[in-house]
Amino acid sequence: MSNTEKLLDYQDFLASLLAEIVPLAPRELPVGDSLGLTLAEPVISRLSVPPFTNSAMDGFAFNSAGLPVDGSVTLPVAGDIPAGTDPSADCQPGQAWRIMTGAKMPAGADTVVKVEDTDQKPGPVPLPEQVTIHRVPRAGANVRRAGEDLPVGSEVLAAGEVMSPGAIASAISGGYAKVTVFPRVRVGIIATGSELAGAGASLEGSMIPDSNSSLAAALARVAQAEVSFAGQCGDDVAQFRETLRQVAETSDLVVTSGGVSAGAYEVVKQGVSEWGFHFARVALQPGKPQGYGFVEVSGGRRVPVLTLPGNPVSVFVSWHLFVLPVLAKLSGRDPDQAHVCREATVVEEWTSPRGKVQVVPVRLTPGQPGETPTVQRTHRLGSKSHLVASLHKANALMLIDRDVESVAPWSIVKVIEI
Ligand SMILES: Nc1nc2c(c(=O)[nH]1)N[C@H]1C(S)=C(S)[C@@H](COP(=O)(O)OP(=O)(O)OC[C@H]3O[C@@H](n4cnc5c(N)ncnc54)[C@H](O)[C@@H]3O)O[C@H]1N2
Ligand code: MOO
Repeated sequence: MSNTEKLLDYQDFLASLLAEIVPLAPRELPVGDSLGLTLAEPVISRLSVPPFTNSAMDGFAFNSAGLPVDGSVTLPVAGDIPAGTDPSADCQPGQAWRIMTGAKMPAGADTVVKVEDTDQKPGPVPLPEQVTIHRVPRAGANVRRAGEDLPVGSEVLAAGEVMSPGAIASAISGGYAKVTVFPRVRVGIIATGSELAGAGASLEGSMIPDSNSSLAAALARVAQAEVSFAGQCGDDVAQFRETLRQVAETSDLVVTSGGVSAGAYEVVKQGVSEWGFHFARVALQPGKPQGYGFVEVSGGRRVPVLTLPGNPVSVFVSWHLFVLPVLAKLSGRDPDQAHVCREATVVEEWTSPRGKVQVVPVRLTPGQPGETPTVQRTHRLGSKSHLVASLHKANALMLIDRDVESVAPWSIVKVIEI
């Protein structure tokens, strides 16, 4: 870096970018499609959970009044209640009804004994005329009362909650088929560069495999986004503009890689500078050249575009520091919560470029209880931006402050989990 180069704090770059991002309009979606999405409205239970009082065991339902707890008793069996059927009559005192797990309790019965605690065989056997209960359970045993999980009209899920597998089950149990959420962000990814070849394609001349578009697409999916496009575009300005417009039509966010530094053929910079895009040199290593802007598409929609540098580790770092907070804001989540930050102990000595936050892919290893975890760089060359083949070893990014030039072994650093 030249000493005269003026670099922007990455937090300032992020703040100016986020200030222009507007969350997507909430929408009603099928509950089953809502995994990972944020609720825009609370889910208030329309049903009691469970919806009716039912048996927790395959066995016999009876009225416990007057029966000796732990004693033995023989009762006539008045009928059968498989799950999904309504009892045909009330349970009278001194009667038993055979009942299956989840089946509705007959009125008059308050207790269930499981079949193993009777003289009856478990399994598909004919309905007996009577049953001997070896040990009468306490009153109320093996019965799940209507509304004991959640009464009707109570809050199942709060607005702002992220739909997890459990939240999906809870909403459906509360009587919902659809929930109002911030929709899944559709992300279009354009890797630029005339040197790029598709995955596995034979490489002629000085071509290289395009790892960025697939890296970004996978990162988008991990972040619960939908990938609307992921592919390459050569270094032709007109072609890039056309590709960007087309991809933006079907996307809520477009992320490009490459073409933003100081070369003679910077297709992204040349393509969108006159569209009012902001380009900045950010105090990050890797990830210095950054930019963003908006493309207006049909219906007056303004689609944000983030222009990441082309080096693969720069894409990886920029994704975590900038794209994830933008995705969070578009999705109705707090961008400040886009990362899990923690402290860790560096086990080896480390140097860092003066004036830039160095971001190093590292392996974070949990410490003993009460101790901070430790980190080790995933490649001996540390944070160099072309080290794509060792990216998979990283489970965290270590951030070394701008004013730190060397990190002594066993010092404490900030890491973000990835
Ligand atoms: N004179 C200067 N040169 C450079 C500067 C600078 O400040 N002054 N900054 C350097 C930094 S830092 C970075 S980062 C790169 C960013 O360059 P670009 O964003 O323009 O990216 P490209 O030149 O297109 O590519 C950089 C590098 O990454 C490889 N690459 C690109 N796309 C892919 C892809 N889809 N998959 C895999 N690898 C990709 C490409 O072959 C280059 O090696 O600029 C420095 N130069
Ligand atoms: O800043 Mo660049 O992103 O080092 O490779």
